[in-house]
Amino acid sequence: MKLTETEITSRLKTMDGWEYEDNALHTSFEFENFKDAFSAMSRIAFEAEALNHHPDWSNVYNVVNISLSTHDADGVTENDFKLARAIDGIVEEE
Ligand SMILES: C[C@H](O)[C@H](O)[C@H]1CNC2=NC(N)=NC(=O)C2=N1
Repeated sequence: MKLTETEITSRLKTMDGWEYEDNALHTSFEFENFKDAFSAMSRIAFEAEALNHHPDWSNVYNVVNISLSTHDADGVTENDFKLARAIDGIVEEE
């Protein structure tokens, strides 16, 4: 179920580095180099498969840009927050 803007901004208060814009959650990570960026992306890919929820993302050398939304709901749902928290956990591990 699509979350309201109030629900989204309240959840984002506890999450550093994520922003809500254009019906999606956005963040960007900068790594030491391409290898570290791609390693994080591959871990995130496995987690996304497990959750059956997938990021819209791009990578340029050591930077990974991520946007999360639920296409079916045309907005942000609890599934996007689940994946966002999983991503934060993976990147903190790197
Ligand atoms: C059939 C399958 O459940 C859907 O296509 C899933 C797959 N991954 C998805 N990922 C995202 N981010 N949004 C979706 O709506 C979505 N739908």
